[in-house]
Amino acid sequence: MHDENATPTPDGVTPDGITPDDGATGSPGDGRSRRTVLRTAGLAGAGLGLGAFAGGTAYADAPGAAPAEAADTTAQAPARKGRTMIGVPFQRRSTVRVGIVGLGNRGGSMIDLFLAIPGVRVVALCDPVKEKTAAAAKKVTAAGQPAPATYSKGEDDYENLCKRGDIDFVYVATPWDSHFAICKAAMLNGKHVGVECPLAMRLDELWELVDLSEQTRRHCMQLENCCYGKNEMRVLRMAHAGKFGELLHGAGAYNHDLRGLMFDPDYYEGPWRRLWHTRLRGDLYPNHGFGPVANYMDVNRGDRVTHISSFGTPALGLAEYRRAHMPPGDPSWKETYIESDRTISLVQTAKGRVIRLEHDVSTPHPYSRINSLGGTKGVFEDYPPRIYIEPDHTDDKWADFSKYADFDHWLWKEHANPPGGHGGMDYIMIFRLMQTMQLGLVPDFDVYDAATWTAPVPLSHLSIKAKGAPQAIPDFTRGLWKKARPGMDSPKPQVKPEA
Ligand SMILES: NC(=O)c1ccc[n+]([C@@H]2O[C@H](COP(=O)([O-])OP(=O)(O)OC[C@H]3O[C@@H](n4cnc5c(N)ncnc54)[C@H](O)[C@@H]3O)[C@@H](O)[C@H]2O)c1
Repeated sequence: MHDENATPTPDGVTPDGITPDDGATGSPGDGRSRRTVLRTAGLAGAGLGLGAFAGGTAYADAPGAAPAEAADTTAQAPARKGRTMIGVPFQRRSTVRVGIVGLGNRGGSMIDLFLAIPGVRVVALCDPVKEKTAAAAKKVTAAGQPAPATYSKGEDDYENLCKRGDIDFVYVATPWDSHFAICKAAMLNGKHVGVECPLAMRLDELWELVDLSEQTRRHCMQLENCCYGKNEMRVLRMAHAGKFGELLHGAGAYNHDLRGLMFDPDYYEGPWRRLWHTRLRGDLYPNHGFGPVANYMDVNRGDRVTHISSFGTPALGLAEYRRAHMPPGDPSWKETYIESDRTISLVQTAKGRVIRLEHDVSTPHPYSRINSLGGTKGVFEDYPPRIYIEPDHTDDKWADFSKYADFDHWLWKEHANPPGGHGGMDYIMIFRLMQTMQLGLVPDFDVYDAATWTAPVPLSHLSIKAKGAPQAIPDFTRGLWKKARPGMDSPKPQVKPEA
C-alpha cells in the first residue's frame, strides 16, 4: 500500500503517580455501518461538518479576504495554571497498558509495533467503524494478549475508553479535528497521551493542552516519528558534537504528492484530509519537517523559535487533479480549494538562526522532508543524504554521509533492522517511549515540543493572510526554554525494567 511517509529534574517537579480510577469497562460497538457514523466524513461530504470539533473555526476564509492584523510579535504567554512538565519523569511501571483511538491507516498499523514490544499490553481499542476495532482486536489476541475492550459507539466513545482505570497511555491516530478533544479527555482522566501530528489545529487549543498537561501532571506528546529517523538522529548527534560548528540554518518539509490518496474514496475514512484544503491556507503538516530541525537547534532546550513569516502559492493542484480524474457528480466537485499548493515559511530563533519550512501535498513531487542543517563548519542535506563539513571536506563537492555512521544514536545501533514502516523510525519512537514509561524516565519530548512544532499550522495561515507579516510563536515553556536539558539525544539508560 502506498504509505504516507515513504520512506535531572528541574525545579519543583514531582514524578507522576497514576491512581487508577474505577473507569468504565469495555463495551461492544453498535454495528452501525461504515461511513454513516463519522461526523466528519458523513457531514463533510454534504459540504457541512467543518469545524465539528474545532468549535467554530475561523479558518474557512477565501483568498483575498481582508488581511489579518500582524500578530503582536512580543505576544505574552497567559499566566501559568499548573507547574511545568519539563523534566517530569513517568511513574515506573513494568507493564504499560495502552488504549488506541483511531484504527485507520495509521492506528491500524501502529498497533503491530505496540504489540511487538515486551511489557506493553493493548487493553482497549476505539474507532466508530466497528470492522476496524474488530480487525485490530484480532491482532491483539493473535499476539497472545487477552481480548481488548472495544469502543465503536460513535465519535464520542473515546470518552469511555479514556475513563477506564486500566490504561496508562492513550495513543491517538484520528483525523486532525479530533486530536484536541481526545487529548483533553485522556489527560482529564489521568492518562498520558501521544498523538499523531498535528497536535491540534488552533493556537488557543495548543495553549489549553499545555495548561492541561501542567494541571493534570500528565504528558501530552506529539508522536513525531521523523525525529527518530536514522539520518535525523545521526545529524542530531553530529550537531551536538559540534561537527557543523555554530548552527545557523536548517530546513524541513512535508513535500509529498497525496493527490491520489486524498481523492481515493477508500484510503482515508472519509474526505477529512482533502477538506482541510477548503479551510486553511498554510502549512497543514509542519511537524515532520520542523521537529527534527528544532531538535538539532535545541529549541525549548537553550534556543526558542520566536516568529514565523509564511507565503503561499495559488491553490491549483487539487482542482487540476479533479478535472483529470474525478467523474462528474463526485462529491468533490462541490469543494473549493484555497490551501496553497506550496507554503513556504521562514522561522527565526532567539539565537538568530533561520529555519525554512515547506508544505506541498497537491503537486507532483518526489517525497522529501528536505531535512537540512547548516553551520559555521558545513552543511547536511537529505533526499538524498549528502554532507560537506570542514575540515573533512575542502573540495567543494558533496561527500558520503554513510561515513559518519559512528555518530548513530544508540537506539539505531541496538536496533539495526527495526520492524514496521517508515524505515523503522516508527518502531524506534514507540520502543523508546515505552522504555521511558517502563523505566520511569523523563520522555524525550513533551507538550512544549508538541505545541511548538504545531504552532505553524495556525500561524502560517495568519501570516499568509497578512501578506507574509511575521507572527509571534508563543513561548509555550513560559521562559524555561533557556535551560539546556536532554531531549532525543538521550543517553542509553543504565537501569533495568522492573521484573
Ligand atoms: N506520523 C506518520 O508518519 C503518519 C502517517 C500517516 C498518518 N498519520 C496521522 O495519523 C492520523 C490518522 O491518519 P490516517 O491516515 O490513519 O487516517 P484514516 O482516515 O485512515 O484513519 C482515521 C481513523 O480514525 C477514526 N476516527 C475518526 N473519528 C474518530 C473518533 N472520534 N474516535 C475514534 N476514531 C475516530 C476513523 O474511523 C478512521 O478509522 C492523522 O493525524 C495523520 O496525520 C501520521
